[in-house]
Amino acid sequence: MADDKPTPAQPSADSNLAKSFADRLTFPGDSKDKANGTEKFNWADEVTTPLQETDEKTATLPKAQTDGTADEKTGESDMAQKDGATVWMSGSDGLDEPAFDVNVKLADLQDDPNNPLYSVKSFEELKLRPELLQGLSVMNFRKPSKIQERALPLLLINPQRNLIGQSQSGTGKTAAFVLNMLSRVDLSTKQPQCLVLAPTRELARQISAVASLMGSFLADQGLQVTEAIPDPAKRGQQLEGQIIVGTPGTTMDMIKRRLLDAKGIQVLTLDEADNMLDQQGMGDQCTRTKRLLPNLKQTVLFSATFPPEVLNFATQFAPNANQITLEVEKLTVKGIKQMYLDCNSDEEKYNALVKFYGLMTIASSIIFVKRRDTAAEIERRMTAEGHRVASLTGALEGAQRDEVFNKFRNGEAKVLITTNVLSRGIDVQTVTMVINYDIPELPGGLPDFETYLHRIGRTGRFGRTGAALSFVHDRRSWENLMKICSHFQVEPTKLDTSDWDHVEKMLKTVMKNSRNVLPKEVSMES
Ligand SMILES: Nc1ncnc2c1ncn2[C@@H]1O[C@H](COP(=O)(O)OP(=O)(O)OP(=O)(O)O)[C@@H](O)[C@H]1O
Repeated sequence: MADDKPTPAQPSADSNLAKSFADRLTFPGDSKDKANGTEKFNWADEVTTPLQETDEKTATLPKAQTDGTADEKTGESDMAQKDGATVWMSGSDGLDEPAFDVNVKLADLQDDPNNPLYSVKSFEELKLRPELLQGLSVMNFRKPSKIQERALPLLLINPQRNLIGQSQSGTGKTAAFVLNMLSRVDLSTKQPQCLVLAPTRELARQISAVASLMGSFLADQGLQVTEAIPDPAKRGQQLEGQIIVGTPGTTMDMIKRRLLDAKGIQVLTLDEADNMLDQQGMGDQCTRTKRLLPNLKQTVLFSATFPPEVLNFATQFAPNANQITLEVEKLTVKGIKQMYLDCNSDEEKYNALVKFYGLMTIASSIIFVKRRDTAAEIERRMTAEGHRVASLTGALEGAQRDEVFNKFRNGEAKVLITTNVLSRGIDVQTVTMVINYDIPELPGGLPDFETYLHRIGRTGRFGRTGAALSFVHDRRSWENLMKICSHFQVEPTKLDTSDWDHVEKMLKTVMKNSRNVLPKEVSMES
């Protein structure tokens, strides 16, 4: 932890906040993709369209400016995303009519009581402060999702109550806990008041960026969001800011070294809480950090998964909590098509991967592998094949990780090869395909249900469609995948490497109503 440093919050003026956010999370569908001209049909643009509503509000969103400033009067920003996600869209590009028929609109999904995005209330009815409504408007959040609608009233109760909240991946849990914090902060002081712990620096940075953006209309009043993640350049600096977002080891270390004043912290939130409380992993650090918060009033735990044994511990960590939980069969996101590719051997997997990428045009995709050396090898070989890939594993230093991840976020790299380090929480809208090159396993070789669900949840965010392709190559990998699928009660579609024409045909069928990926010749015709 010697190198652990704080990253101070982004600027205090809203324009700067918005700009800094954009700097960190530049847009995926920017001109680089188009200029390069390698892909006739740009899925990075396309991916935004299923969610675009064709109502007048959308149509009148301002055209992009170049300086990234938010318009205080209207609450709209030139950089406003078109569908409320955490990645800026490229101005009016996002308003283009899609090249295909729109199958699913966000508005339709939000009107369907069986959909996790369904809600009956508006953000206004949730009694949020006006500056937050402006922030939500800038982000183009029009209606709360089910978890937001249900969790927010429970979170905002006074006196504060603990909450354990579960909802499917990509359904907006971040906004729920961020709005709680932003509603509670006392802006007359910069003393830390709310702490969020997340398992990785990438997720901590993402949450911090969401909080900065959602709270950008409070920046004038002094809102500061600060990251507590390792940063050698900021070594020894005192952390300031009402909201601190960090990784558990670094945060605990900074509190102990008195670089983070924990006296004023009243709200503790654990994102990916089941992972954070896992006794084998960060559970101990989280418990110890919590003990360092003498004036804690509210503990909030969020995740898409709470396996029974962790839920048990979670109820001790957040005593007397209100609970919003889900049945296991409701956990999978319907918009994610699940398939598997039957390979003959481990060695054949790589050839199948290359063949697959030759066949498909995909906006952005993530390939999950078990080992760092596999990630490095795939990166080397795919780069040699001319693919724009990046690899992010725990082997990299913090600054390198940021660089690689930014490259993926802004679309410079189209394929991200990674280990489980990025399996949770990461929100990149352009990801339309997740590949489980290795089926996720627990130590000892048993199937890792939760990791599978989180991995495939990197696509299909907030009503988008996406696809997950898992590679199996021997009895164990096949059995583990089957166990995972039966656990979540899904039936994956089988693709067989002995017949690529069949693979292509099957993909066409599976993806028929999905606008995220198409066999190459089809996309070229479009
Ligand atoms: N009410 C809303 N309207 C429109 N978009 C929203 C809304 N709430 C959240 N989003 C967008 O949905 C996407 C997913 O949200 P978020 O990352 O919070 O999901 P999550 O539930 O935390 O997922 P995970 O379980 O994978 O961590 C983000 O791009 C976010 O900006």
